[in-house]
Amino acid sequence: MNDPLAHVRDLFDLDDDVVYLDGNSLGAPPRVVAERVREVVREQWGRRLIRGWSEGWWEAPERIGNRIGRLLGAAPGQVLVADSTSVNLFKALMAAVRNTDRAEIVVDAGTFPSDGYVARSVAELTGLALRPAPPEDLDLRDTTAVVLLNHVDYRTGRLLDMAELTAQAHAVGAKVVWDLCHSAGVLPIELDALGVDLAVGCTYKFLNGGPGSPAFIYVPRHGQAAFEQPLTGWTGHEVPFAMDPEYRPDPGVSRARVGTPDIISMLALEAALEVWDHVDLRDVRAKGLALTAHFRSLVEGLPGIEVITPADEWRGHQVSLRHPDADRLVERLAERQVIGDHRPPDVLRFGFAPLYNTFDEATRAATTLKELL
Ligand SMILES: Cc1ncc(COP(=O)(O)O)c(C=O)c1O
Ligand SMILES: Nc1c(O)cccc1C(=O)C[C@H](N)C(=O)O
Repeated sequence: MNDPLAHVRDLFDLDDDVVYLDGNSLGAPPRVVAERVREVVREQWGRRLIRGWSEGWWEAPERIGNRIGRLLGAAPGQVLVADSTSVNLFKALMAAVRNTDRAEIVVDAGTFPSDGYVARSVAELTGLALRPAPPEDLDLRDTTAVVLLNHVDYRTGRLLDMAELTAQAHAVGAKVVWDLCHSAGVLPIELDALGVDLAVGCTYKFLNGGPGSPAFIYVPRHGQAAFEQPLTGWTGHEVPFAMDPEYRPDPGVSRARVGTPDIISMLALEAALEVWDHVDLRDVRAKGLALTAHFRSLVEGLPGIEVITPADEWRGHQVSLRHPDADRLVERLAERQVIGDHRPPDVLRFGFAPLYNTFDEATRAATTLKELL
């Protein structure tokens, strides 16, 4: 099959014996990362010591945020790399409901658990109600303060219509927060053009930042003055080194900062993002759709298997299958060097990372599954 991204796989450190289809949980390492981390530890930390902070470390969250912003349709100065997705979600939701006279927070019913837990906590802290609702019938009202949506459903792989649902929220005067964990780096996103209020996402999946690499938060320029987040740490201060006893937030996206950034992880992520210099997101999307369609065509109709990922283009780059023995099948696939994952109770997930997965790997995975069944 024609693969315009075939050359990109060589940029990754992968074992050809392993069919790795879990890049939607933890992306594979670009080769450049190991050398960069070594350089950061030996040269930057080792030789420059504290001077590193004024030689590129302090601004890393904004600099790397701008780089991620290019993949999200966000102009510079609006994306910050910091903390985990869960923590950024807490900042975003608390800021979205501060000073509201509205009564409820809406969350998509199939949300990733952490998002649901954080939304529950924000509701309890602020006295708002939390209402889970299916994305096809959010039933937004003039009492809805904010709606939290997962762009791609982590379990089924369903992709939501960001334009349509953002417009629905705005039509009733509600804000929308998008969780982009499973869509960042997968498909073209237009946060600025769609007028999205806030967005968060992680960098260790399709952006290949490494285990626990810091997450991102998008705060559009027009919303920055009103973005009053609850974790008022010193690095979000307008003049951190003034050591001012009064908190005065930075006027820009840096007000989303909390404490000292995790520089080694952050610079590993920065190195990993270099692979994006060699690709066009439209090619990534096209290959992701082709890879998942190919795999789907091979597993559909296998005994006991139900494909739960949408067949149309409203899907991300995973194929989720339902089978009563999902757990054991995932284990047995791994024994045969095919790595996917299991989500309870009965879902097998196979993530396809277009930068490094091949059509041949999709075939090998499907053939192995067929043998096991
Ligand atoms: C959709 C979604 N949201 C949030 C998270 C949690 O991210 P973090 O562990 O960075 O807080 C994950 C993955 O763990 C996820 O898939
Ligand atoms: N963040 C993870 C971790 O630290 C360990 C194992 C898995 C993860 C994940 O990212 C899970 C993932 N968000 C999911 O979609 O299920």
